[in-house]
Amino acid sequence: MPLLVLYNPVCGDSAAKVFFSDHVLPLLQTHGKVVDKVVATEHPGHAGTALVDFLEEHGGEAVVVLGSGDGTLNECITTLSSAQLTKGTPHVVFVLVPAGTANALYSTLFPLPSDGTPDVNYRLQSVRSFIAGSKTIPMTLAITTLWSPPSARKRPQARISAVVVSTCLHASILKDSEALRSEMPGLERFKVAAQQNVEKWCNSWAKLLPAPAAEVVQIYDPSTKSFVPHPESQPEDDHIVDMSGPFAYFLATVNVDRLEPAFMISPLASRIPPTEAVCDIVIVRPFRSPIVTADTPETRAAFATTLWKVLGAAYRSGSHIDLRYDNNGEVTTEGDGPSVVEYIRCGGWEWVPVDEDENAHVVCTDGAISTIEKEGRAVCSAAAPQDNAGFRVYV
Ligand SMILES: Nc1ncnc2c1ncn2[C@@H]1O[C@H](COP(=O)(O)OP(=O)(O)OP(=O)(O)O)[C@@H](O)[C@H]1O
Repeated sequence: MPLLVLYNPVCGDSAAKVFFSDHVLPLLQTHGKVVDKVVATEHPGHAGTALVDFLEEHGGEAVVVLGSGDGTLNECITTLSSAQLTKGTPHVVFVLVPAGTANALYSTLFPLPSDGTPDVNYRLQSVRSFIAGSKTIPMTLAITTLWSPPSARKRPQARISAVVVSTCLHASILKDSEALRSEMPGLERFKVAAQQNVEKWCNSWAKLLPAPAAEVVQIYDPSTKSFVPHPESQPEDDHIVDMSGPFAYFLATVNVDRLEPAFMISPLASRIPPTEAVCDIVIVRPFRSPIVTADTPETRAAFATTLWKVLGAAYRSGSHIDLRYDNNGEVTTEGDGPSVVEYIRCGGWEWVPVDEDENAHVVCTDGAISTIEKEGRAVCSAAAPQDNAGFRVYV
């Protein structure tokens, strides 16, 4: 297949250009891989158009050695998903070189041992897999449609994600962290933005829809450490589960079990790998705590401690999914109290924010922020590519 080398010179710590000229390009050359074109992106959006142009020139198929974070990968997928190629359905296989800040997909596919460092060898694993002609895996896409109120008579807007779709705290963090990027280029900007948003709750309704083969919405049961049918996923409601808020956390992932090398927010994506296109959703609803019975500034401030415990446990091998409340509302790993996190596996979901709650209208799709219109909603579904089409990755 034609070979495109594409990198974002400003992502992460802006080191992709040097890494490609020192390591990636020489390695490809040594192993006889002929590069048809090298593109360094010059502006946001350039990765997508460069890829479409390359596919047009080379018959719709390409191996793309991509040096970037998840944002540039998303640009490639988003642009290609809406492009009308003259030569039919595109077929793209990515070779990932982690060069961004978080590199969620790469660090899921190639987990860094806890005592490991992301050295040159660590970062060249997908390239080596390509050179060796090893395995490729298909990517699931999460397609989120943002609907205006019916009265607006507007077309819905689609957003595509290969990593994460979120609302609540995570979406607010991403929204605010962008403003901090220039003064804090590393991961610490996410922690600062988390501090700014941890006391915000979202008033919204959510609907969870089963995946086709599973037929029911699944929920993780910490007692058996397995998925079980959600108790409210019943035939009389087409197995759809309705959830009411307020929500402190609502984050869905596809393809990944973590958003940063150590932040394993959806660990079951790798521990219990799905057998069809699904979203893994991590939900925290404060009213599950036996001591939270009202939504007031005081209860929100007090609940921040619980949320920090959840996020802290996500940094410890994804152990947040086994946390429970004791009778006093303390977070514990013992007993059989209500789980702090509701960990859902399903085919899709709807998010219908309460009009007055501006914060509940913010949606993050792979780092890009969108706003749901008043009286609108977001609808997300996980989609698997057809055989031999869509996007694959060398692992
Ligand atoms: N030459 C450029 N100048 C400015 N921005 C660019 C350029 N090329 C690409 N971009 C933009 O850089 C943004 C950030 O890239 P990317 O998401 O790949 O890295 P990151 O944010 O550092 O990493 P991660 O997503 O893993 O946290 C992308 O949204 C892309 O549009």
